[in-house]
Amino acid sequence: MPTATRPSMNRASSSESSIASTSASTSYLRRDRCRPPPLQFCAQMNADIRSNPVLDSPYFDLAGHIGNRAYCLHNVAYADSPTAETVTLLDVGVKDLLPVLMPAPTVLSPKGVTFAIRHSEGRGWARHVRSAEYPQRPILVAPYIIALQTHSEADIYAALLHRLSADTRMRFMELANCKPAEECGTLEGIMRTNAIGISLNVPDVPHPELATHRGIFLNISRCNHSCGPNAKWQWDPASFSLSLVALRPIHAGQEITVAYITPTCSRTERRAKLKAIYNFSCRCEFCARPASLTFKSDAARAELVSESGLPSFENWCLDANIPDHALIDAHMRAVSLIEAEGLQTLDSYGKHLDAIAMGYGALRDVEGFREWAWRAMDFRPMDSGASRVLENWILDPETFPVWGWRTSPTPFQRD
Ligand SMILES: C[S@@+](CC[C@H](N)C(=O)[O-])C[C@H]1O[C@@H](n2cnc3c(N)ncnc32)[C@H](O)[C@@H]1O
Repeated sequence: MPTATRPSMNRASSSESSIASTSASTSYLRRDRCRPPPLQFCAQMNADIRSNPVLDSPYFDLAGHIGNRAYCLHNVAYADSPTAETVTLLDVGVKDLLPVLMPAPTVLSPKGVTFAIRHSEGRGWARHVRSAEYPQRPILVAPYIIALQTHSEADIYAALLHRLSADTRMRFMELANCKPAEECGTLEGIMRTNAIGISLNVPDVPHPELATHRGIFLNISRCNHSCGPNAKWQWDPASFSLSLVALRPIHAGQEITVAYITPTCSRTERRAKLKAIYNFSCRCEFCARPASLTFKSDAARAELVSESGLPSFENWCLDANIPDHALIDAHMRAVSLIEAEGLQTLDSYGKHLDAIAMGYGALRDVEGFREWAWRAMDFRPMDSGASRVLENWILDPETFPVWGWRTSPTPFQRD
């Protein structure tokens, strides 16, 4: 499942008619006026979509896509929360694959943690840790690619908002809008500023881009960006809910931040991207570091992307010319760079923790193995089966599958 991301690609289609909304749970949009958009628009859109790794659609063809699609306005219903409001614009085929009643989320946020929205110096409103909040449902969901030529995006958002209660609509209108009026209307501006990328649970749809959507979450959309975020979004498509997962300890009163872009590039590149997409000059603590530290930080981030100097576990086990400490030292260096840069959001963080635990295991170092296996387990949520297996290895390290491989003369011949 792609991680929830903040989508950056938006395009308005031409406006021709308004959408008649109904109070029924689903209403279907007219298809009779669908026609292919201008060739140049198609070419640009095809290039954007084919090169976007989130969409994973290297052969996307907009004209063909439009010819085949029909959309509906649909209200999602929840088994656990009859009053929760989610209005959606959905491809009809996608809607038909979703459950009629969304089930309750199975993973809850850690108990005892609640959040407050407070003002954050120079960065507008933001979410701060207060003292239990459960995963949130979106109020509004629309496809990442709206291939409708009969309605403008503004018409579509207006029709969706019309289906929400007055209070929720007002809260939507209070969200930040980073887009100038010359670029787009208010509703599109609010969508582009606050929407979080989500993937719907529709494995049977033939085109991956059909699963990719954008959602507005009244509270979670308030999180500001940081180039070293202390939290990340975690979307659960099965229950249609989004959680914030802490990447390191967050104190009471501290601001919760997420990364709007992949933060591994240089400070200059990050700031240029954020300015281009979200129209702000980043004021996070990592950008605010003195210039003398920026060079070091840029180099650390580049090293983390290149993963240079990391021996493979198999080679290290087999090659006596590689020193015993080489594997653990290399991964520990990566862990300390990640921690110094606040980049626990990188997938590689968990892999480095695993590799260090495996290294200690291969060296039969009980203490080192236990410490790092706990850290690896602590960092990522596991299902109860996986954590029971890991706990058993921690209790009885000799049962760990690669135990002693570095010290064994023929490590890979073991069972
Ligand atoms: C999704 S909203 C976040 C919540 C917003 N602060 C609010 O008042 O509702 C995104 C907007 O918040 C502001 N923002 C977010 N992160 C920021 C940062 N690191 N530095 C400066 N402004 C930031 C920018 O104006 C950005 O367009």
